[in-house]
Amino acid sequence: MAIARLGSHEDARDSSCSSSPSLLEVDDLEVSIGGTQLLSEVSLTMRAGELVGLVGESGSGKTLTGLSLLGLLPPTAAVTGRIWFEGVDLIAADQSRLRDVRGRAISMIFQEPRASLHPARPLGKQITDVIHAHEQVPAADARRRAVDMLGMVGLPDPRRVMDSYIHELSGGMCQRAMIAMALVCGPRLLVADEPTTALDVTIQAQMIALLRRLASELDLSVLLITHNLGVVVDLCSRIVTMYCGQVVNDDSTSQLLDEPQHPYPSALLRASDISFDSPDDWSGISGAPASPARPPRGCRFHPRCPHAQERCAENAPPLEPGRHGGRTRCLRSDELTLQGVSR
Ligand SMILES: Nc1ncnc2c1ncn2[C@@H]1O[C@H](COP(=O)(O)OP(=O)(O)OP(=O)(O)O)[C@@H](O)[C@H]1O
Repeated sequence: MAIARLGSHEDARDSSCSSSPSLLEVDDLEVSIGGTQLLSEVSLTMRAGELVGLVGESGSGKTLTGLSLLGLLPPTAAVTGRIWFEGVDLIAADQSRLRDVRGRAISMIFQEPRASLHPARPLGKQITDVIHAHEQVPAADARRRAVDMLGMVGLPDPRRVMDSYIHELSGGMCQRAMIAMALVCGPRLLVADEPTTALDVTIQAQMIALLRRLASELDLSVLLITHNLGVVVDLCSRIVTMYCGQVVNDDSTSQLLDEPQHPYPSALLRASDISFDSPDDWSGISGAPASPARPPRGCRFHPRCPHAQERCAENAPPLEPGRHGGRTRCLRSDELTLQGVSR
């Protein structure tokens, strides 16, 4: 399947607010769990209102990066580096500060909404619980805001949905309810982890249209974590690629499609031309992904890289400004001209 263009990433690029100040700056984030280093030198910046995709094969560290932003890593995780969000370092913040940030300033939604929603509590109560956790407002006001939010995410008859339980709703409706719950306190950043993977293609397209509309109407930044490059290309103005626990490339969507600056996203794009519908189809790239627990020496991608030279096996490349903007982690980035998919 060629990359599906459900809408136009040009639209997304136009709304990327290039002059906006940084909302989020992740700098040199390192995460170890149980003594095993799983994220290394992760850095990432997002501006207010920006839609950024975070892609990479399974196990590359996308979810751990997302969880780090909300302080939701397991208690055994050791975290270093900086995560600046609206002037606060979230790594240095205490639990009470993090609880306040979570849901109010940064929210996260997951692939399986039914796992995130309580089966035996009416949806409306679950949404007003979030409001009451962050704000002291009268119950009637909280209920009105919850109804408004359910309407905003496109659920018909929001008053009825307030009194519904998740088993009474379809998968797509549950996903919308979860988005309503995530956005009801007006966060500035939504981390969406595979929000469309469990949905069929038609509902997937509706969900992408919904995220695009909400981002624009609410001035919301979205970090979209996914395997589905078609979805990212459609929604996001910039695409950050992770491999083996590191960010290896950070490019505008148009640059990535025209001429990727790193062999890994280039290979992903070519694999996506075969099929990008399911994680299993990533076998379009030769070799198995390296584990961040046992990273190869030198460039972590070199054992699978068709452009690797001897020095790539010896020297670990830093993440540096790319020849065409963005940032890339490749010793040969100055000399390689890689093929995109849009010509
Ligand atoms: N709680 C944990 N304890 C130990 N290792 C973990 C834990 N969570 C994740 N890992 C490991 O960290 C690495 C990165 O995992 P992560 O879930 O962030 O990858 P991902 O890119 O989101 O993959 P997927 O697309 O499959 O969700 C993997 O090797 C994974 O096995």
